[in-house]
Amino acid sequence: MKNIQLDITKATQFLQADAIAAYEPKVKAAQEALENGTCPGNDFLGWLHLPSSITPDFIGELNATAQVLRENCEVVVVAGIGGSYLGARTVIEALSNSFQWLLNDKKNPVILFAGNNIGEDYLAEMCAYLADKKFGVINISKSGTTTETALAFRLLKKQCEDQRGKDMARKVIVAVTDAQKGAARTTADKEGYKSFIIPDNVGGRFSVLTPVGLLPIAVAGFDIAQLVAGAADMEKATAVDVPFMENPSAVYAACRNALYAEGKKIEILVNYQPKLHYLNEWWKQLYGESEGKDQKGIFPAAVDFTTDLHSMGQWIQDGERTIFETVISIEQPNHKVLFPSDDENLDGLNFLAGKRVDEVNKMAELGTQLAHVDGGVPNMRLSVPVLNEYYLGQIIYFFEKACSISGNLLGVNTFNQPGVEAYKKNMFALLNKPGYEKESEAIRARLNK
Ligand SMILES: O=P(O)(O)OC[C@H]1O[C@H](O)[C@H](O)[C@@H](O)[C@@H]1O
Repeated sequence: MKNIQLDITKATQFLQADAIAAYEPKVKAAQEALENGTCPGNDFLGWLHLPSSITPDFIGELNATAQVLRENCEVVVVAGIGGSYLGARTVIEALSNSFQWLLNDKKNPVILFAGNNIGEDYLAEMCAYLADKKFGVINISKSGTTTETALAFRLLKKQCEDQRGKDMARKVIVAVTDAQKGAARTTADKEGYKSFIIPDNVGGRFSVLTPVGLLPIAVAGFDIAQLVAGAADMEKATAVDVPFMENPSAVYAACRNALYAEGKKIEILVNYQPKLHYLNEWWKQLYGESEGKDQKGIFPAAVDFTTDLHSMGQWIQDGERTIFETVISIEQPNHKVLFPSDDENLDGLNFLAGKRVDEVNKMAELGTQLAHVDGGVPNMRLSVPVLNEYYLGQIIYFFEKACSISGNLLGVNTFNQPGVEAYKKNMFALLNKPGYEKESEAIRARLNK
């Protein structure tokens, strides 16, 4: 089977001829540090050989739990934030019908996401929607203590128990969390929920191929064995013994770092399929939290084209030349729509009659790439044969491996995120959380100045 393909030729034209090759020894060292567990953050390398280590029995256990939820729920709410949310949403939205929530075909439960914001209206409206639904909940949190998720789960647990009774609630609430610590674990054990463990050595943003992503994706009706198979094939294609120029993750990591060294401080991930919007969001967390530290790191931005060509296109074509783009291109759509001919041709579009919509999309993509390159924006392109579980697995692992190499090239600890705590500390101080008395006093004094 064909793999996803990375083309960097429209990026390297902005670099010295030997710029990518010069990275080979550094990339090799980065890969060896990962393999040997000698890189910073080496207690978080559980994702590295995860795909090839997932057994059919484990997939079977996940599918069996998914089946219990599918049989007993019209709606399943997936509660989680960051790495405990974005991977599942990426795959589910990429593979679902774009109008899934309107179809009401009862083939699959409606999947809703909660615990990823603190919007009171969001929660109120979701709870109102659930009021007459047979719903279940997957409560996902590695730490088990994340405020956004815990808040939503408290509401959902109560509503589920009130509506469906304690016994049924116990059947349709599943926890994905730490083996021992955290409030989510305590609650799951006390209530007797089915639970899955997030391995200690897999950080949130690298956890989509653990039950964090696999369980919701299976509940939504997708083939998690194929997702894992795609990732496992990419694990092989990016292995330490694959020659540098044949390893897409190595080349991507090298190219983005070479561009960064030339002052290209912002990378824009681009898609031409609205279903890939959440791939943008997942990728932003993966690269943003991994690399944005020690006052360095490429800023990960993202756009959905052609939609955003009509809003951000001007900036990209003509704004400050500090950007480069990485385009995800899906070679074959899953459906076929031909432009109809029209006798009156009032819109002047008869020149497109008989053509597939995707042909127009592809010409938009090519035309945009050429225009942006002409405008001084280096472009990489990741070509994906078709949007399915298998290739999403490849894409996920490709980006994870590249991120770990890239962070190493940048000289940061790819696997921590100390900066995220700053807002939490202030929020808890402002909310008078027990244990934050000193911080509460200090922050109030600062605000009253
Ligand atoms: O899974 P959790 O422990 O609830 O964490 C969810 C997310 O929030 C944290 O604040 C981190 O910044 C993320 O890396 C993490 O994915």
